[in-house]
Amino acid sequence: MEAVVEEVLRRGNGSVGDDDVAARRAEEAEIRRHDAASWLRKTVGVVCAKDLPEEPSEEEFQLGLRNGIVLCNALNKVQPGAIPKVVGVSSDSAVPADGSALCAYQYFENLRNFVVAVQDFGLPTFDVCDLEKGGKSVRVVDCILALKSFSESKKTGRQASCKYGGILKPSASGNYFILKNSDAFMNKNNMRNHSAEAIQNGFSGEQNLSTDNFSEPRELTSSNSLSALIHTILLDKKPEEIPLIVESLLTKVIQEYEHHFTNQKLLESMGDLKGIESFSKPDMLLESDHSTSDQVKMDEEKQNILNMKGKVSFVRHGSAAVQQFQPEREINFDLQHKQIRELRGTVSSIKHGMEQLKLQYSEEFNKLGKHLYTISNAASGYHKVLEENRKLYNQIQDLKGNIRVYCRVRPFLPGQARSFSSVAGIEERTITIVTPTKYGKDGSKSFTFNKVFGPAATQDEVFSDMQPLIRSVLDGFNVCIFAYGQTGSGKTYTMSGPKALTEESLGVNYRALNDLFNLKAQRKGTIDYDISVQMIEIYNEQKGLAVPDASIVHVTSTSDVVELMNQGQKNRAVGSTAINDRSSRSHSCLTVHVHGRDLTSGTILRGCMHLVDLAGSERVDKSEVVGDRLKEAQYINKSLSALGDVIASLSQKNSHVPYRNSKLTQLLQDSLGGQAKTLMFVHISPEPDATGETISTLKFAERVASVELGAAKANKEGSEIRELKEQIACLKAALVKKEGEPENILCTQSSPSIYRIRKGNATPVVAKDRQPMEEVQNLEVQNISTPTQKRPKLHLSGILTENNSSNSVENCNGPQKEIGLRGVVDKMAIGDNHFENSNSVLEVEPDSTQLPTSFYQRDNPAQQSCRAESVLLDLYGFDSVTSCSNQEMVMPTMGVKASGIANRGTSTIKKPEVISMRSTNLASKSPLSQKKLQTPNRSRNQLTLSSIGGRTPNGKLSSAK
Ligand SMILES: Nc1ncnc2c1ncn2[C@@H]1O[C@H](COP(=O)(O)OP(=O)(O)OP(=O)(O)O)[C@@H](O)[C@H]1O
Repeated sequence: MEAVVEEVLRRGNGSVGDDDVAARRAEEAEIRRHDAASWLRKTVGVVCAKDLPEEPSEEEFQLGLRNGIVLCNALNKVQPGAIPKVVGVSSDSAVPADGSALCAYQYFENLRNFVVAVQDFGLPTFDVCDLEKGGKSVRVVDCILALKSFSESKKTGRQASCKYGGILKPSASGNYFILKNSDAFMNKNNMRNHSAEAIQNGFSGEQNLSTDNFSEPRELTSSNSLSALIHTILLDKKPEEIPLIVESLLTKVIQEYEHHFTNQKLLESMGDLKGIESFSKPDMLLESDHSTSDQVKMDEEKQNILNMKGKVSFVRHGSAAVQQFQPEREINFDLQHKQIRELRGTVSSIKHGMEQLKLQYSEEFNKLGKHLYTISNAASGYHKVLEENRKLYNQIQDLKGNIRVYCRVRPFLPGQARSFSSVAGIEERTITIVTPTKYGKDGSKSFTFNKVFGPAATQDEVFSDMQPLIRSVLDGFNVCIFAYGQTGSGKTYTMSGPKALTEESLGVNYRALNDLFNLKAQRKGTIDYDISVQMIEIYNEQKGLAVPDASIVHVTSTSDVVELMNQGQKNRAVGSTAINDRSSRSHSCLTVHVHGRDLTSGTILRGCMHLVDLAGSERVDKSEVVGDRLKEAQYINKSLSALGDVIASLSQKNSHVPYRNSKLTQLLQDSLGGQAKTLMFVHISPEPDATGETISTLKFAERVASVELGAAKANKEGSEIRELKEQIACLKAALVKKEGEPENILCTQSSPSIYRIRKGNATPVVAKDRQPMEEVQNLEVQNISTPTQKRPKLHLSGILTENNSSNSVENCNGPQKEIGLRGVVDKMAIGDNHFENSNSVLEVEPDSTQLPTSFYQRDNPAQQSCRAESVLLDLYGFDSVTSCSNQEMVMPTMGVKASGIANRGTSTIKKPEVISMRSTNLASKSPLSQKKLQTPNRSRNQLTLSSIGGRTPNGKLSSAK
C-alpha cells in the first residue's frame, strides 16, 4: 500500500508517463460523465434518451446540457426553488426538442443561474463555454457529481459536507455556509513537496467560491488544499483503486499529524518549566487543563481527518457507504499516548536526576565556598602575620639599635640596553645578584636587608616606608638617613629627586620636611615646634656651608626649604670648577633641627635629622683619574673608608671608634654612634658591567646592617630635669669662677668640665694622672652686631684622644646642661703641636662675659701656662651637649685666639646671629706672649700650648710646622 501511495504522490509530481496518464484520465472522465448523465436523467425524470443518453459521448453530453434546462431542473429537484425561473420550461410551452426554438441568450440565462446557484452551495462550477462545441466537459461533470453527492447526503439527513473540507450547515436564512476546519494537522511541507501541481489544479475551480450569499465568512484552509489535492490525485484513478489509495493517504496523514503533534507537544512541554513540573506527575497529565485541551484538539483533528476520509469516499463514484473508522487507528492513538506518557515519565525522571545533580553541585559549591573562605582568611592572616613579623623584626632592630639598611635598584636609563640585568631577583628583603663564578657556585649571590626596592618602586613607596623613622624626629630622636652607592646609581634621585621635579618625583628631603610641617600643624596647640635647617657640603674634606651667613635657617614651610635648597645648590655650583661633576664628588648634608616644647608639661624635645647624599663610592684605583679628579677621588675614598672604619669598629663593638678621621664621620658621629636612628639607603645600578661595584657596595651595606648602636633614646627634658640642670650649670659656673685662679682649679670626676687629654701615643690618662695645662690669655670675643659686648667665658670641653692620623676630641656622654654658646674647636695649636679637627667643644655659659683664657695644670698650677695665639674656632652643632662624666683632665679655662662663625643662643635654637670671635693682639698684651712655654716633660700627659705664629688673613692657622 505504501508503494501505491508513493506512486500516487509521484504521479502528482508528474513523474509517471504522460500517455499512460492521459489514457487513464480519459477513461476516468468517461466514467464520471456517464455517472453524471445517469444521475441527471434519474433526477429530472423527463429527459429523453435522445436529449441526454444514459452514456453520452462528450459531445452528446454538451449538447444535452447546453440549454441549461436539465441542469436547472435537477438543481431544483435537489434544492427546490434554487432556480425560480427556468427559461424554456413553463406550464404552457413545451421545451423545443432541439432547443433551437429559443434564443441562445435565453439558454445562457439558465446556465448562468445554475452556475451561480451551485456556486452559492460551495460546489464546483464551470464556464458556460465548457458546454460549447470543443469545450471541456470535465468541470461540468465535476459540478454535477458534486451536486449529486450533496443531494445524497441531504437525503441521508447528515450534514452536508462540502467537498473542500467545509461542512455545510443550514443558516438561519435556509442557505448553507461552510464551517471552518482545523488546518493544523497537515504537514504542509510534505503537502507542498508532493503535490504542488495538484494543489494548483485543485484550486483553479475553488477560487470561484464566493462569499456573496453566505451569512458568515469563510476561509480556504489547508484542509481545502488537502481535499483539492486528493481530488486531483484521484482523478485519474480507477474507481476500485480509489478507496485503498485514499485510505492509505489518510493513514499517512494521520501518522504525520500524530507524529507532528507529539513532537510539538514534547517540545512545548520540555521548554516550559510549568510543563516540566507537570511532567513530574505523569498520572495527572491527561487530567490537566492543558492536556485536556490538547486532547480535545487532537480529537477534533482526528474527527476532521475521519470526516475527510468519509468525504473522500463520496468522490468514489456510486459509493454511498461512509467509511467506518478503523479500529487500528484508535489503537495507534492509544499507543502514541502511551508512548508519550512513557516519554514524559523518562523526562520527569531525567529532570529529577538533574535536580539531584543540581542539589549536589550546589552543596559542593557551598563547601568549596567555605573552603575558599577559610583559605582566603588564612591567606590574609598569613599576610597579617608577615606584616606583624616585619614590624617585630624592625622593633627588634630598633631595640638592638641596628642601623637600618634599605636597598634600591635603579631602573635602566633611557637609551641603555636592557637585555641583561645584574639583578637576578628581588624579594621583600632579599636581592640576588648575578655574579662571576668566583662569588658563588651557582653564579649568584643574595643579600638581605630590611627592605629592597625594585626598579619600579616609586618615590612615594620609598618614602612611605621610612616615614615613621622620619616622624620620630618630632619626638626628640636623632635620625640620620644617608644614601650610599656608586656614581649614577640614584642617590640624588632618592634624596632630592630628578632634575625636572614633579610632585611624584619629589625626593625624600622634600617629602620629609613636608611631612614634618604637616605634623607640626597637626600638633599645634599641644606641642610648639621650631624647625630649622642647615645645608653642609663636604668637598675634598673641606666642610662648607652651602648657604653662607645662614648656617642654620629657621623655616616655617616646605617652600622655605625649597628656596633654601635652591640657594644651596646655586652656591655649590658657583664654587665649583667642575660644576657638573661636583655633585657626585662631594657629600651633601641637609640637617634639620627640631626643637619642641610641650605646652602642657613644659617638656623640651630636641631632634635632629641628617639627610646625606654621599659622593659616589667607586674605587679610585680603578677609575684611572689624575690631577684634581684624583685628589677628589682620594678624598672621597678617604672619607668613605673612614666611614667603613667607623662601621667596622662599631660592629666589632670596639671601645674606640675613629670618627675623627674624616669630616664625614664627624658629621655623622651623633647618628652613627649615638643613640640615633640611622638608615642607610644603598643604591645599585642594574648594568652588568657595574656588577663588581654592585657587589662591593652590597657587601659594605651588609656590614653596616650588622652594626648595633644601642636603642635610640629621645632627647626629652622634663621641666624638673631642666631646672635641675640649670642649677647644676649655675653651680658649675660658680665653681669655675672660683677655680679661676690656677692654684685653685681642681676638678672632680663628676664635673662636666673634666677632660682627658692625650697626646701622641700616650695611653689614656686616668683621674689620678690629671695634668696641668698651660694658660692662654687674652682671647676676646667680639660680637659684630654688638661690638661692645663683654667677653663671654668659654669652656673647652671634650677629650683629646689620638688615632693614627690626628689628635681629636671625642664627645662623651654625660648629663646635659644649659649653655650659652657651644661649638667645636676645629683647629688649634697647643705648643708645637698643631691639631686639625680637634673637635674640642667650646662652650660659653649663658651668663658668661669672658672667654676662658688659660689652661691650667691642676697638679702644678705654677708651672702653667702657655698661650695659643692661633686657634681657629669653627663652631657648629647645637643639638647635643657633651661633657665628661668621669674622666680626668680639667681644662677649666683656655685662652684661645679664635676666628670663625658661631651661633649664639640658649637651649632654644633660633635663627642665628652671626658673631665673629677673634683675638686681640695677644702677643703685645700678654706677658707670657714672648715666653716660650716650657714643657718640662713632654711626657704623655703634659701638654703645652705655645705660640705658633701669626694668623693668616683669612683667620685660619698658618703653617704650624
Ligand atoms: N629610581 C629611579 N627612577 C628613574 N630614574 C632614576 C632613578 N634613580 C636614578 N635615576 C636617574 O639616573 C640618573 C643618575 O641618578 P643620580 O644622579 O641620582 O645618581 P647618583 O648616584 O646621585 O649619582 P652621583 O653619585 O653622580 O651623584 C639620573 O638621570 C636619574 O634621574
